[in-house]
Amino acid sequence: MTASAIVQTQNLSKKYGSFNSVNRVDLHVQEGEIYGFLGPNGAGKTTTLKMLLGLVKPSEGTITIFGESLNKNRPSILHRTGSLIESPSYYGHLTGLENMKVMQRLRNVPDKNVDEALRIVRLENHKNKKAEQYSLGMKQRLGIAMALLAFPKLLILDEPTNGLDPAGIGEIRELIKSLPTSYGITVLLSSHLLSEIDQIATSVGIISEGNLLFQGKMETLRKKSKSSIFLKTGDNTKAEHLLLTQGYCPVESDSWLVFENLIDTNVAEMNKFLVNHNIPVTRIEEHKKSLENIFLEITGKERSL
Ligand SMILES: Nc1ncnc2c1ncn2[C@@H]1O[C@H](COP(=O)(O)OP(=O)(O)OP(=O)(O)O)[C@@H](O)[C@H]1O
Repeated sequence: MTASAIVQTQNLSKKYGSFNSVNRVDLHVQEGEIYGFLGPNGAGKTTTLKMLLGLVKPSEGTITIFGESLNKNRPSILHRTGSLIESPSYYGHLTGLENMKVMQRLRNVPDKNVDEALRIVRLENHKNKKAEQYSLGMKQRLGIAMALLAFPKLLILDEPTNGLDPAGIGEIRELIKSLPTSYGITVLLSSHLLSEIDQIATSVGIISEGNLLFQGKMETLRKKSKSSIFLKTGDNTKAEHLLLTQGYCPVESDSWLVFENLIDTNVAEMNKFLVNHNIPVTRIEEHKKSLENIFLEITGKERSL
C-alpha cells in the first residue's frame, strides 16, 4: 500500500444468501481525491460504503483506512471519518442549530466547528428554523454539515445529490469540490449519474452487479474516448476504392466514410489525394466517443445511466 492511500479494500465481498451483492472489490482511494463510486441502481455501492463504515459485515476481504485495519481500529478510524448514507437523520422538531448541537455532544467537538460547518453548507441564515421546515436541499446540506462537524480526514457520501433540483445539485457539487483543498478532506461519494461523477470526481470506480469494472483517474477514463474522422465526398464508392489503394481502411456508415486512428497529416493527404482525383470532399468531421459510450462499453450494459 502506498503512503497516501486513504481507503484500500482487498477482495471485499458481501453475500446475501447465495447472491453476490459485492464481489471481490479492491477499492483504492488516494489522499486528497474526490473519488466517484459510479454504478447503476443495485450495483452494490451502498453495501460497499456501509462495509467501510462498519455498518455491514463483509462476507470476505479486508478493509484498510488511513493505513489501519478497520477490524482492529474501528473506533479510532470512525472518529476521523464523516458520513452521510441514504437520507440524513435529524430531529424534525429541532432547529438546524439544535440538531448540530446534539451531534456536537456526541462527537465532542468545539462550538466553532458547529459555526464553521453551518457556514460551509450555507445554512447559517436558516439555523434557527425547524429542520422539518427545511427544503430537501437544505435537509441534505444539514446532513452534510453533521458529517463535516468533526472536520474528518475522510468523508463518505452516498448519493449526496439524489432528489435535488439542478440548482441544489450545483450547490452541493461546488461545496464538495472545495473540501479537499480548503479542509484537507478526502471525499468518497457514490452516484448512479455519470454526468455527476464527470463534473465532480478526480478518480472513479465503476461498479456493476457487484464487480468493480474500472478504477482510475477521470483523465484515464476520458482518454479512452478515441476520435474518428468522418468524411463525406461527391462519390463515396469511388473515394473508398481509391483510398484503399493508398493503405487507408475506411468503413462506410450511412453517407459517410469513417476512419479510426488518423493523424492530422493523414487527413490532409487524403483530402488532397481525393481532390486531385476529381472527387469533391464536402465535409470532414471529427467525432469523439462520449463518456457515456465508454461507460456502456465498460459495463456492457445496453441501458444508459
Ligand atoms: N440487507 C439486504 N438483504 C438482501 N439483499 C440486499 C440487502 N442489502 C442490499 N441487498 C442487495 O444488494 C444489491 C446491491 O444493493 P446496494 O443498495 O448496495 O446497491 P446500490 O448500488 O447502492 O444501488 P442504489 O443506487 O439503488 O442504492 C441489490 O441487489 C440489493 O437488493
